[in-house]
Amino acid sequence: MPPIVSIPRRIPLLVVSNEVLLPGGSLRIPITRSENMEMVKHWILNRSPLSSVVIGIMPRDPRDDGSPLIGTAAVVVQVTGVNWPQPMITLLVTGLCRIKVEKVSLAGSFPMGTVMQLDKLSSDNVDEVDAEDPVLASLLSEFRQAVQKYLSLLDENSATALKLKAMLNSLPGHHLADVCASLVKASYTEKLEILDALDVTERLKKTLTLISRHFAEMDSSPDQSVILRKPKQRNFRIVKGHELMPMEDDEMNQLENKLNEASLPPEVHKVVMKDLNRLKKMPSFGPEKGIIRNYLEIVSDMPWSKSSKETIDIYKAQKDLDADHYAMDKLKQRVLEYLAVRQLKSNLKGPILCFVGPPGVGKTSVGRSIAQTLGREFHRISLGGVCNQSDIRGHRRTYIGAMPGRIVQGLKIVGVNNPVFLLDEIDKMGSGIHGDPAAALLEVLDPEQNCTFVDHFLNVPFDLSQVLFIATANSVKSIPPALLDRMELVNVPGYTQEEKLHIATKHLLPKQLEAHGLTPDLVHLPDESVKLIISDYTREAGVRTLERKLGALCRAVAVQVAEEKFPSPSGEKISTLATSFPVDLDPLRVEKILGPAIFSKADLWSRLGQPGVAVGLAWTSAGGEVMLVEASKMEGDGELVLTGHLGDVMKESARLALNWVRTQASKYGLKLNGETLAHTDLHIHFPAGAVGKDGPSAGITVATALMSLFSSKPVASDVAMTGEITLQGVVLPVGGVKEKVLAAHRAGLRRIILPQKCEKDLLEIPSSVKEELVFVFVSHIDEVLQAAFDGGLPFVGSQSIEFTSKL
Ligand SMILES: Nc1ncnc2c1ncn2[C@@H]1O[C@H](COP(=O)(O)OP(=O)(O)OP(=O)(O)O)[C@@H](O)[C@H]1O
Repeated sequence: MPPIVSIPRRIPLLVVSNEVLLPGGSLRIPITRSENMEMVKHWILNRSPLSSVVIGIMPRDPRDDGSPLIGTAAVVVQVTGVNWPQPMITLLVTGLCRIKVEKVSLAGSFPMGTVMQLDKLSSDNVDEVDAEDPVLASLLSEFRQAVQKYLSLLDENSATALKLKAMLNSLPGHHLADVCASLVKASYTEKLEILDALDVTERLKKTLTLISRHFAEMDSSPDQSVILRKPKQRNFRIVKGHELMPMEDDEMNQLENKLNEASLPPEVHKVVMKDLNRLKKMPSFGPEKGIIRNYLEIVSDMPWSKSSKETIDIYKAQKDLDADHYAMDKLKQRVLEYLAVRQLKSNLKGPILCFVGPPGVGKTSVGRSIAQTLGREFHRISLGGVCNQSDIRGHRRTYIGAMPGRIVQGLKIVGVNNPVFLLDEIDKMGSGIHGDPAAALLEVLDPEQNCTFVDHFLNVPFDLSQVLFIATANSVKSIPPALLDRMELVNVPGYTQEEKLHIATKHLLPKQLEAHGLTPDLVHLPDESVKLIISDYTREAGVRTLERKLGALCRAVAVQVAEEKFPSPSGEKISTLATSFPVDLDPLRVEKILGPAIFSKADLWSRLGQPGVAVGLAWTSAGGEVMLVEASKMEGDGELVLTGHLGDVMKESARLALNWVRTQASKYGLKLNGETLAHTDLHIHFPAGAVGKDGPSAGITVATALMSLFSSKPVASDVAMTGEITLQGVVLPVGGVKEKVLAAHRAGLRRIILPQKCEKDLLEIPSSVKEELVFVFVSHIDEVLQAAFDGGLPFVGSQSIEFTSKL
């Protein structure tokens, strides 16, 4: 590091309690106050190199006698930081020389001092000790002898001994006193006195007294080791031939008691006690000390044997689940089965339930209800975006800023070893260069292995077998197979309009009223208004947007209520609603508050009724969706253009549909010979163009759109369809039927063409929805075409087609 040549006139000041930095000495300063943090971030870390940064270290001075503010200019040697359990930065600084603070001002929130340098820097190589002064010369020689003696008592390989030996002959006299004073044992006030001793003779004398006292103490103790109690509750273990080792006795005892009371398993206790003993022997300024203490604190805070009392009563559980959530029968039934088995077999291992469904269908809130009904603590671990193994398993303690993984952190927060852990969005985990978090979760979720789960930070096994893990996901596609295998999937499908109406009036509205400080008697929301919100303002499988829209209505009413309660003295009005209570939120008012309809059925219908357009049904992780397929032809070179952000499977399926149409069009009197097609470009588009789509289920829709295009006959506008097509025109079954049917129903479509083999899936669809729809089950594309066009598509070919299933 380049030597500091001079001390700048203006430097930031850092006030330190209970410690005095002397020139030549080093100090580790923990920084937690916000203004000091700001100083480190905006001053120290903004300058390069670090070794050129000079700051003023000021002792929190008990001298209030108006004496000048004397501190030490110091160079910053190292900056380290941890974020957990709370943000803390540690500065390692080395004292350069004394300074006097002449003026203090603020730079942002931290103090800046205008300072005057009081003594020479050691790099100046100028000795302030006047060699001509015989008294001072003899004092200095006496001092050097005392230091030699002190050195002989130290372990010759210790850091203190090595440092002193190197400096004894090379260091200027005035500086030697400071270095020795910072190494020998001295109280805070004694060190302050040495800092204040601007006169070199006085400084040498005071330090000599300290060294002599040290010899006296050694002589009076025949024992190899003595404990001397000093002020401020600090103990100094003096071992002959070793360095002085301060240790915070009280804190150590407290930590030891805490560890003993934590009911650690015997093998963990053994490991931890070893660390505690190491900690006791460490010098107080060592960087490792903070790490080990932090570790032991966390170990002692873990709920090794603390659990909440579980109450399993399946009748109560059923009531609680019904009270909190409407519908979701399949999920509730599975949860009750699980609880029933648990009631019979208390040490049930697994299974891990994973609720899979579109956003906003209540997966997370059911998890919370399960914890409530069991009387267990609930903790949600959001796994969305986690792409680091250490997020699950923690960092090894050797890393700077190491902390335990989310499982251990969660246990520490809930304080019991049998909480309900909701692993939210398990399908949104990624994997990066720092390992795959899914692999770490394998161990967590395996009932056979998780009784000895080892977090890298804790480094001792913790029994997770009492934790009830529940996972949630929007889709299983991105969950690695091994992880999927550990879990039992429970599908949570989207809601029908009726179910949404019930959820909105019985659950969401009361919740929103309460959240906005309103009471039910202030608002009247008729069912037509809720239906209007559901159909024209939301297009979702769950109820999250619906809840948000209800929140918007509540806010409008809240303005009205606030105006009523606290009228403006000038009679001014903000609210545009009527003044009488309850406020009647009829559809007109709803439209006024929420603005024009966002989704309107008229929108979809205006795009239908043209040749080349057919309505398909898609399944995404957000639920079912109505998907238009548009086909158009133009003069060209026989090129096929597919747009709409399609995956490979979907592109193949579109090509396949086109080829079926090419080979079979003649049956329908369409002339699609090579000549015609060679001069025609075809474009098939799947709006919305920016949303990625994949899968084979649009096959029959593409074929229908193409047949509509070539025959110039529009597809019936109330028909939606889904199904995979083969080259022979066979229609194969597809997934997500319930979601797709609900989406078609939401969009106001009334006839749905489904593969024959999907008929069984209709069992899951509520009868209220089924009653309003007409289902056409098909096993061949010819049947699709007959059902999709009003009056069917005229068949003019010579071959006769049987419309019975060939599958
Ligand atoms: N069946 C239901 N009965 C009552 N309230 C419900 C129901 N389903 C959902 N809700 C409410 O809808 C809101 C959203 O639910 P939640 O956050 O649990 O959805 P989620 O399925 O976990 O969504 P995501 O996949 O986005 O995490 C919550 O306020 C929840 O209480």
